[in-house]
Formats: sequence, C-alpha cells, structure tokens
Amino acid sequence: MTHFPHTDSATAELTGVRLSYPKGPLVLDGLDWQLQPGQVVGLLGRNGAGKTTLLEALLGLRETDAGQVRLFGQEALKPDDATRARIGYVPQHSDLFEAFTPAQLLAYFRSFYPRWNQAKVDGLMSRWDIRPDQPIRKLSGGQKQRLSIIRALAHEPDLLVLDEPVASLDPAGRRDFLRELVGQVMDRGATVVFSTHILSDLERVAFNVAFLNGGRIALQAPLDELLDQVRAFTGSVTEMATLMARLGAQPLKRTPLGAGRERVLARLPAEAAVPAGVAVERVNLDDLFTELT
Ligand SMILES: Nc1ncnc2c1ncn2[C@@H]1O[C@H](COP(=O)(O)OP(=O)(O)OP(=O)(O)O)[C@@H](O)[C@H]1O
Repeated sequence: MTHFPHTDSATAELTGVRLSYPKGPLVLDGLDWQLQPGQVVGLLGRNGAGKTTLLEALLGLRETDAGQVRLFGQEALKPDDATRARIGYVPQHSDLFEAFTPAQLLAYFRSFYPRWNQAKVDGLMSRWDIRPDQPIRKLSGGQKQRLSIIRALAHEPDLLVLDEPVASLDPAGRRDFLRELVGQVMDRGATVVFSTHILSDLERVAFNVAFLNGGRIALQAPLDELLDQVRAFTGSVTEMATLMARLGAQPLKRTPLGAGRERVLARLPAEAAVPAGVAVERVNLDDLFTELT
C-alpha cells in the first residue's frame, strides 16, 4: 500500500464505546474499532445489529454512554471546522433539499468547503446521468442516492462514511460507484467505510471487512486474507482443542454438534499446514457473514 506521510495516525479510533437508546436496547457494548488512512472498510451486520448507530457514533452525531470516539485525533463530538471539512457522509436516508435542483444544492454545499472539486462533480453528474436543472423531488431513488454520493465526494473528504449507499443503485451503478470509492483511496489515502448487505460488492474490491455482532466488532481484516486463512473444522471437542493449539489457530466461532463433536470456524496463521485426515472446509464470504454476524 502507498504510504501517506501526512496521515500517519488513525483516522478514527473508538475505544470501549457503549451506547444504548433511552428505553431501547444496548446497541454498542464496549466496542473497539480503528480506521486507518487508505483503508476501505465494508461494515457487515444483520438488520438491527447497530451499523447506523455505530456510524453515527463514529461521526460524533450520537453521544455515547461510555468510551471514547476520536476523529483525526480530536474528540468526535466537538470537531473544529477544519476537521468537519475532512468528513463526507452519506446517510441511509437521503437528506437532500427536495425543492432545489442538483445544481442549486451543490452550489449551496460548495460555499461551506474550502476544498471542492468541481471537475469531479461535473464528471460524475454526466456519467451518472443526473440533470442539474430539474427539482430533486423528481429524481428517482437511485438518482437521489447518486446525487447524495456526489455531494459527499465533492469536497474530497479524508474520511468518507456511507450508510448502505448502494441499496438503490442498479448493478452497473454499483460497479461504477465502487470504482470511484477505490479511486478515492488510491489517489489520496482517504479512509472509506460503508455498510452494506450486498456481499458480492465486497468481493469485487478486495477491501477490509468488519463484522458487527453483539455490540462489538467481532473481526476486521482484509477480505482476501480472510478467505485465504479461515477454515471450518469438524471433530470431537478434544481433537479440536489439540488441533487449534497445534496450528496456532484463532477460533472465531464454535458450534456444538452433539455427541461431543463440534464445528470450529478458525483463522489460521499464514504458514499453518493442516494435517492430513482432518475434516476441514474452505469458507466463502456468505459463510463468514452467516457465522460471524
Ligand atoms: N432512535 C432509536 N430509538 C430507539 N431504538 C433505536 C433507535 N434507532 C435504532 N434503534 C434500535 O437500535 C438497534 C440498532 O439499530 P441500527 O439502525 O443502528 O441497526 P442497523 O444495523 O443499521 O440496521 P439495518 O441493517 O436494519 O439498517 C435496533 O435494535 C433498533 O431497533
């Protein structure tokens, strides 16, 4: 990966974060998470796992009950203007002014940001087929989503946070969008984090995946590394204990199968060699999602 000397510290750092809604569930339960410059992270979790809540806490939009959230080294709840200008956010539900035209909306936002890439805006508007001069309320759901993404990319943020950004994009739109996301990272060392349920999109770009489960990030790693290193083993509980120790494997999930047997999903060290005769299977991203979220 390219080294970006001006951004050596973590883009975002969450430590021991607890967050519950008044009279609602405990959503984040001692969560630790770090996002580094140059990372593209896909955040995975079941419906209601807390992805939106986590992204809002990360951006300082939601106060936590305990723990620390830091953005570019500052407390996330009180960012200064310079820090705010380094962040781009596409919420799950578009918050565009429906009576404006896209051109008016973008001109309005442009006035807030010292950095604004109009050439990028013009290029994406024409590539994604958004007419600048018709009211936003007349755009389709997918077009609104694209406009929201253009708005978030226009000021070239160092941290781009997108909450299910591809939900209403068609497959071609998603491919183009992912290319743009990756371009952001390659060009400028930006950090991109987005939640999604569409696993095939993650497989298309070899980025990091983070699994949110039980109020914590259960695992985060580059996807290609996980597919290479995670295996499902089946055997007796004692055999599994010996095998895990022998391989130096990190058990990720144990599922009892009855009669003293279990299935263990485990991450192997890069150099580990599984002994002959052991019942072992490779896993795909669908399996990882099912087992870890
Ligand atoms: N404003 C709120 N008040 C009370 N409870 C809430 C509120 N917002 C979310 N919740 C609850 O918090 C939990 C996490 O919700 P959240 O929207 O963060 O999950 P999610 O992973 O983004 O879900 P999805 O994939 O369905 O979008 C859920 O149990 C939800 O019902």
